[in-house]
Amino acid sequence: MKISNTYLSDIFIIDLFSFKDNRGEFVKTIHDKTFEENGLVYQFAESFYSISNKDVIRGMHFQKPPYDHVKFVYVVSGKILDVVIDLRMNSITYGKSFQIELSEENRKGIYIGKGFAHGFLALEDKSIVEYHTSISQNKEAEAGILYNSFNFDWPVEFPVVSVRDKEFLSLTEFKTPF
Ligand SMILES: Cc1cn([C@H]2C[C@H](O)[C@@H](COP(=O)(O)OP(=O)(O)O[C@H]3O[C@H](C)C(=O)[C@H](O)[C@H]3O)O2)c(=O)[nH]c1=O
Repeated sequence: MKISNTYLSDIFIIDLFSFKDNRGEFVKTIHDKTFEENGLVYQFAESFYSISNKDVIRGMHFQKPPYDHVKFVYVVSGKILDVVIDLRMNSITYGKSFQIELSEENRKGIYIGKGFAHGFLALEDKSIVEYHTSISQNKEAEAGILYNSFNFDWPVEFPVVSVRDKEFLSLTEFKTPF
């Protein structure tokens, strides 16, 4: 299990441990010492997963303070283009995005610190994305920014997006709480 920095502080890429043999595959996603050595939290409040077909975009989501949380995301099966955007007002990378392909092939995960919005595009049908969050869902604190309102070109012509996700404010209209 290897943890790498990115050009956004508090965004890390984790190469999950994978063991394959004639039975199939074993994947380890969280390891306390490895996370701790890299200053990452490894104890989460809740975990959930979603299943998305190709061309689905979910995002860009976050929870507002004081319920802002760390998110650890990886793909169990399928492939996604995962995207985060820096919403921390004093950050030199405010408004900057970072993207990475997460898949059952590359067994990479993304660790997302507080102050970022998160979303993804499913690149294959039945892509299963698992999340761990450091603070449980708080409906009143749930928020987002419009997925196509910041400097990122989603490689999809006709994305499938929820009504809720289509109604978020654009990045320029949005006043960050971070
Ligand atoms: C997150 C959550 C959702 N729900 C219910 C609310 C809705 O009835 C249903 C689907 O929720 P939503 O449409 O917000 O799910 P996604 O659009 O897949 O959002 C997720 O995907 C994006 C990319 C993220 O980064 C979010 O953390 C994550 O919430 O599950 C709950 O009951 N508890 C929960 O913690």
